[in-house]
Amino acid sequence: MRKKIAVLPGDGIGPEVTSSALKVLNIIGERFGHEFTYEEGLIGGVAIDQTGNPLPEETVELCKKSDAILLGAVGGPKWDQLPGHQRPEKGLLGLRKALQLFANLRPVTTFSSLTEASTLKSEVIEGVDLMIVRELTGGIYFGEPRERIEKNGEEHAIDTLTYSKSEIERIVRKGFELAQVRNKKVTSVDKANVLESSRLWREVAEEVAKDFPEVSLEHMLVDNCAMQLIRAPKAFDVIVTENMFGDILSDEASMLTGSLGMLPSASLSATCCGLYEPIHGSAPDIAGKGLANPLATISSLSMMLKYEFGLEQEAEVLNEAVNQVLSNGARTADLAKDASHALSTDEMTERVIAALSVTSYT
Ligand SMILES: NC(=O)C1=CN([C@@H]2O[C@H](COP(=O)(O)OP(=O)(O)OC[C@H]3O[C@@H](n4cnc5c(N)ncnc54)[C@H](O)[C@@H]3O)[C@@H](O)[C@H]2O)C=CC1
Ligand SMILES: CC(C)CC(=O)C(=O)O
Ligand SMILES: [Mg+2]
Repeated sequence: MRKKIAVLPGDGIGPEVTSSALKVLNIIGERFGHEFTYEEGLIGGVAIDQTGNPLPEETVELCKKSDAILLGAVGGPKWDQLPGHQRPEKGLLGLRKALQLFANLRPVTTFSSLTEASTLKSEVIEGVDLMIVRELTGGIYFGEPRERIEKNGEEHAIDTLTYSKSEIERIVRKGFELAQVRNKKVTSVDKANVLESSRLWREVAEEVAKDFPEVSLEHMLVDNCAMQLIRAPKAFDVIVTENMFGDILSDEASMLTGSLGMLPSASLSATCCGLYEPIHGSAPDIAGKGLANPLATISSLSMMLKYEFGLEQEAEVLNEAVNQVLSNGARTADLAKDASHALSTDEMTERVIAALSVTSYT
């Protein structure tokens, strides 16, 4: 198979973790006889520095003519003083919108060898396997108006949370389709006791559920969900929710695995190739120090192999390689009990590459 991948390293640890992931993908290509080619594009702060624009048109064009997109992360203190519409994060939001990447899949699976890396009890986190399906191109991150106004002699800031029925329908349907081939349970998360958009969300979820009689639907308020994720995460199969709730709940859920540096994601569109990225940000506090955990980005590649290219066996082999290195005790600083024994980004990457050469498949 020949595939062209647009690589958008971005800022902070973005270039470190994407470079690790590509080394791993090259090994997968060699081992299974696939040719992966890469073309880099600018996004985020680095794009502002070089072009004045967080999302240059060439980057959007590059993504449109590629078979998949790998992204690191955007943002950092260097650009924090810029107005909202000029910030690096606007580049990522703009790309998601331009490519209509409305379905963000964030799987949360715990590794038994990592239970000691979590502060939660092992009986709570052992065997967690849930999928957060986050709406990615609507809601409060995109709503208009978004402005500062003067009212009653005081400055006010306005953000707008709006969802259309069709936006809700397509993401909830995606959640049900995934639950159908998983454990047949959807938890639709909202704030319907307060928000009108959540009440519409509930109505639409009930409608969509009629098309999936084998899948059960429960509704849960987001504050309760935040608590249940820590109390009893194994009770969840698929969580489907709006943009901001999904953003926050997935960072929280990452701690079930031991670190934010563990969670991958796939952002899927009906019309364009998918974008694969770790759920974490640019981590300016550790950028350039070789401390970043590359596993979230490496596991995002596994999602690319499966969801974009249909290469299920290759994806499995990569997951198994990650599992093996963790079982053998490899830990970056975010996962290590004893930081003096922690591996660097490159060392962890080399461990995965070494495991790939011995991982068998049938
Ligand atoms: N998808 C994206 O590009 C995202 C970008 N951001 C941006 O990133 C910048 C930093 O945001 P923060 O709130 O600090 O969130 P962050 O996710 O960058 O970092 C939060 C904490 O987790 C740690 N961390 C994150 N990824 C890690 C990894 N792979 N290995 C080890 N430790 C890791 C960081 O060191 C930090 O202590 C901001 O400019 C923010 O807007 C934030 C989230 C997502
Ligand atoms: C620009 C932000 C919305 C990025 C983020 O936090 C995320 O997608 O998880
Ligand atoms: Mg986030």
